[in-house]
Amino acid sequence: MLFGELLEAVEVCATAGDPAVPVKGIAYDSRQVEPGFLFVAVKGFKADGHEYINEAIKNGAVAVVTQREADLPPGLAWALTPDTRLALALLAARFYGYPSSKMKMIGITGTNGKTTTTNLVAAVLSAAGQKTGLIGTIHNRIGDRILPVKHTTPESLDLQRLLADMAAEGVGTCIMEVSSHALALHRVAGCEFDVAVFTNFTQDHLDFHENMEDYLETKLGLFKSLALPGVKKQGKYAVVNIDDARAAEFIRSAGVPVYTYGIESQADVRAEGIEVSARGVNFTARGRWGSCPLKLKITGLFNVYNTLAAFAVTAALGIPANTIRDTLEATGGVAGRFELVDKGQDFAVIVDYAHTPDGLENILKTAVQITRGRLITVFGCGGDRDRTKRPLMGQIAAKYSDFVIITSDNPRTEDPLGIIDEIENGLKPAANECRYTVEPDRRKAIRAAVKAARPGDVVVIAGKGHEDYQIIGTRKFPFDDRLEAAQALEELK
Ligand SMILES: CC(=O)N[C@H]1[C@@H](OP(=O)(O)OP(=O)(O)OC[C@H]2O[C@@H](n3ccc(=O)[nH]c3=O)[C@H](O)[C@@H]2O)O[C@H](CO)[C@@H](O)[C@@H]1O[C@H](C)C(=O)N[C@@H](C)C(=O)N[C@H](CCC(=O)O)C(=O)O
Ligand SMILES: Nc1ncnc2c1ncn2[C@@H]1O[C@H](COP(=O)(O)OP(=O)(O)OP(=O)(O)O)[C@@H](O)[C@H]1O
Repeated sequence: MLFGELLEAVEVCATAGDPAVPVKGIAYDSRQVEPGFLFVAVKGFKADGHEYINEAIKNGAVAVVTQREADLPPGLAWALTPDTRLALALLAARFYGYPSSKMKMIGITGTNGKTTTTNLVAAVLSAAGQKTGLIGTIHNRIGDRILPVKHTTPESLDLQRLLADMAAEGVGTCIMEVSSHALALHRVAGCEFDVAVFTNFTQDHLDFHENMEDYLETKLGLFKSLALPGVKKQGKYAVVNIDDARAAEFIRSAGVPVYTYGIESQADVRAEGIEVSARGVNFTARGRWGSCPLKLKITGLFNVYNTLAAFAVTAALGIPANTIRDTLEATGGVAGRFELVDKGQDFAVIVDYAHTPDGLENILKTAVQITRGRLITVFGCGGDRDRTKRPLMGQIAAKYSDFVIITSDNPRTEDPLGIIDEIENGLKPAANECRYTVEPDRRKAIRAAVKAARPGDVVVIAGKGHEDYQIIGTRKFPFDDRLEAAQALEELK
């Protein structure tokens, strides 16, 4: 494609050089530039891509897009645009032929439940015979082919390339998690969504968003995008958790038909007769699409919500209720989400990715419902991330648990004991009936919890879920809560 043709997709303030230069590829990282590429210089949080323009040219860039004047070799094709992050997304969408317009796009946003809901929706649509693509925290997938991930929602250029691969391989529907970082950083600009889903809104990412209102406004962006003019004319809708305190804002923002789901309120699909156990949850999904009893292998009230969301999304697409039911009943959990580690012991060990106050509260509420003895909780909080979560999570752990072990969870460049102190500040005043101890070594903390457990107890190891590493300083070290727990259980024998 010619540079000038690509530029039609973006707002251009000034240009230089030959717009007829052919562009063979696009890169936002100078180290990824190959001969014939367009380099888009992005001003980041750590580095400024404008400082790497010379390196990009050395690597073969034939054109450059910047958001400020730059000292460039005479004759080089160049364009100035107000926001290169946004331009990167729009240029990439054009370069790859607007792949999101070639398939149905389902975007799922919310603080918690995105991964689980995405997987449930994808499972139902695949069972209904559709070729699906999935984009999310654990992996990306095209049909049956699993691809590794760097982000929950990829950088715009990588996203458009992935969508183009999906379109080329005949994917009819792409189900993707849309993180608030992705919305704020324009990673999904240039994507036209058919369906937007809102799971819930609670505190997270206050290291990135200025405050909760800014975080909310960012998430609403996905819903507002549904009403924007696009090539898709029909069949757009939104799905909203009506029990969430901020549901009304999402409903108002959608500008397309909205289907609601919930437990506490009247909704298009609601759960009745909920029975939660360690190994699953039973309930009846009732409402606009009839009545459908479900016996699920995943558990917890929060998974009732995720299931209802998947039910509403797929029922609204016209998938028959028996296909939805059979698939939801057959679908096991997502890796690291309420994952039981079972070595035949007489107490339950649950590994869960809960790393927000709300996530932790949900998992502990469920654990309290299923324990026949005590609840022992092992958790920590990430370093270099939202600090305000730490005392809150301490409070929540104390509220539900009989015994808490505060430990490390990706301390990054912070001192783990400093993070633990902040958690303890919230936990201590709330720890009436709850004993607690501090063990900064997560391996030892897991062993101590397993050793302390008695028959009927539930041990919850929260925070890392499917992750197979621990980030200490700037390095990733192999570490997997599930393997650690399994080993600790073997050592008990
Ligand atoms: C805060 C954030 O999201 N930052 C993302 C952002 O980084 P950045 O733009 O600040 O990058 P930077 O390092 O300052 O570099 C600026 C520019 O210079 C370029 N550069 C840099 C060096 C060089 O030699 N040459 C060069 O061209 C870089 O390629 C970049 O274009 O753009 C980068 C490229 O896409 C991302 O890798 C990076 O994600 C960081 C690593 C990250 O941790 N992001 C997390 C917080 C995130 O996005 N999480 C959400 C999910 C959250 C959740 O729900 O739990 C996600 O969607 O994954
Ligand atoms: N609907 C829900 N409401 C509240 N908490 C939930 C819900 N679903 C899952 N959780 C909790 O959040 C954790 C993460 O779940 P999941 O991976 O599905 O969410 P996510 O939104 O993808 O998270 P992240 O954005 O951090 O990857 C779970 O292990 C569980 O503790």
